[in-house]
Amino acid sequence: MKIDVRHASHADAVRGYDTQTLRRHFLVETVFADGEIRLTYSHYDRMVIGGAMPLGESLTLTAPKAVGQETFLAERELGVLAIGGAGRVVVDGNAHELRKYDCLYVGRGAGEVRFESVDAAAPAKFYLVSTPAHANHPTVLLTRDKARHLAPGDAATANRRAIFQFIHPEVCQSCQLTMGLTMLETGSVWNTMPSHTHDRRMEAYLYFDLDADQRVFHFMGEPQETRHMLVANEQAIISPPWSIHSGAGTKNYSFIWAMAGDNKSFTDMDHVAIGDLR
Ligand SMILES: O=C[C@H](O)[C@@H](O)CC(=O)C(=O)O
Ligand SMILES: [Zn+2]
Repeated sequence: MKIDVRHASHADAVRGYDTQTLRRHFLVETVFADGEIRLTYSHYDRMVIGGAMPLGESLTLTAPKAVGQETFLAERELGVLAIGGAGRVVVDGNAHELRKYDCLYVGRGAGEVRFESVDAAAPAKFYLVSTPAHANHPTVLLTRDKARHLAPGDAATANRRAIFQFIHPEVCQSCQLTMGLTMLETGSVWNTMPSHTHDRRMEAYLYFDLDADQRVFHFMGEPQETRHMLVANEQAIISPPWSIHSGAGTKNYSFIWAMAGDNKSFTDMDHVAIGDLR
């Protein structure tokens, strides 16, 4: 298991970042690697994001030095969202079967967590998001029909999309983690435009279901100092609390968003009018 630690950047410093430096701090180029668990530890709200891609053998989530505990979930909670083939997540001996677009919330205090593919030829890819937690909530499997479904956007602004809120106060309990899935309709490419910030919460995105030769222009930065990064399929971005987060694809795509911070209120956003962006 590999973990890459990313320290937080001040907005003032980011104004001077060139493309490579932006990517080094805010883009995770390899989330899924064959037969591995790869993690990235962000110092924004200490969110850990990563991928588990088991092949023939199961993969166990161990506790790297960065989390400072005997077990990974001793003082953390975990959201798992499946984006590949069928697989299972075994939590303290209890197997949860996940198909593509199913989500598992794993509460603080869980001991052994293992990831397995049903068929190594069509491997499972489990996207992982973990945040510090100070209460134990039940581990629960959330299929897509259990998620809260929203359908925002308009074809005229190329942003018709479906939002599925999985780890959300109306769906399941968590300490600070919220997590869900947004799927752009064919011909729609914009997510989160008009954009917003929420300095109370940081956010991370995993872009996926994007053709290999297509890209998403991900926009970040202070509203009057925007920057962009070109993101390929199955790459993730870390969004600082002070940053807008929005994207336009060269084709439609899906992404998983996750947030952590002072509240779990999805609608608590500071909207930025398109005309005010620079
Ligand atoms: O604070 C919320 C997040 O930025 C995302 O949920 C937005 C999103 O999925 C979308 O607009 O498509
Ligand atoms: Zn947001």
